[in-house]
Amino acid sequence: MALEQYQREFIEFLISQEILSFGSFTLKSGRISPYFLNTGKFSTGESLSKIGKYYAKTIESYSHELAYDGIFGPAYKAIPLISSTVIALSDVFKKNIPYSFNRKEIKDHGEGGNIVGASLSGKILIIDDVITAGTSIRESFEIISKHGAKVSSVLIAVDRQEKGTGHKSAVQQIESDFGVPVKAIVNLDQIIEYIEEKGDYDEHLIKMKEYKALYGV
Ligand SMILES: O=P(O)(O)OC[C@H]1O[C@H](OP(=O)(O)OP(=O)(O)O)[C@H](O)[C@@H]1O
Repeated sequence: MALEQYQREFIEFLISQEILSFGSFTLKSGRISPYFLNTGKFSTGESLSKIGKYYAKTIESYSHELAYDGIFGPAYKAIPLISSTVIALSDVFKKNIPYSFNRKEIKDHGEGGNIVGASLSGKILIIDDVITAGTSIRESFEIISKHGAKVSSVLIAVDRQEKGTGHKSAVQQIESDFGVPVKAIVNLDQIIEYIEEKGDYDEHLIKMKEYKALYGV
């Protein structure tokens, strides 16, 4: 898919926040990647406000595919992400969307339970930063169905579009296992397109293309 202006700005934003870096990084999978994403680096009100707007804008761009009544974010990193997304949906798009997240540790006093926020019902959009092996998203599917709701779609920040253990990427595997769309604000192809457009990251461009040829789907 061609790179849209908000996606170009999102990639620039990731680079400016040092969330997206280029170089040589050894991943948990053992692969040597020419780029790395560290979403744990969103750490100021301004950056959080911006990320929420990018998620919200993406939800709106895919509104025909992402039908949802509520938004769920798996603990921990997705909690501020969904918070800023629902604020942006309210402020920018005038949509008042219920949200909830899980506790990693079950609370046995006070209100108890392991869901915080809106009770899960209807169609749920899961938002997270990335899908690596898919463990966190699979757990979210379980939590949501256990509470009687249904996952309708998933949205992440960046889709690395690389093979897992088989031919499919983790994102494709989730799509085929659960039959729901998984969208991303940007994907690897779009990051490559951005670098190509900029024209001043030639060395990275070669490495990114080599990586895609080796591991891409
Ligand atoms: O697809 P996976 O292999 O599950 O990897 C992706 C997940 O891992 C990270 O969170 P983590 O589980 O480390 O928890 P955190 O949000 O508390 O850091 C990340 O924020 C995703 O939720």
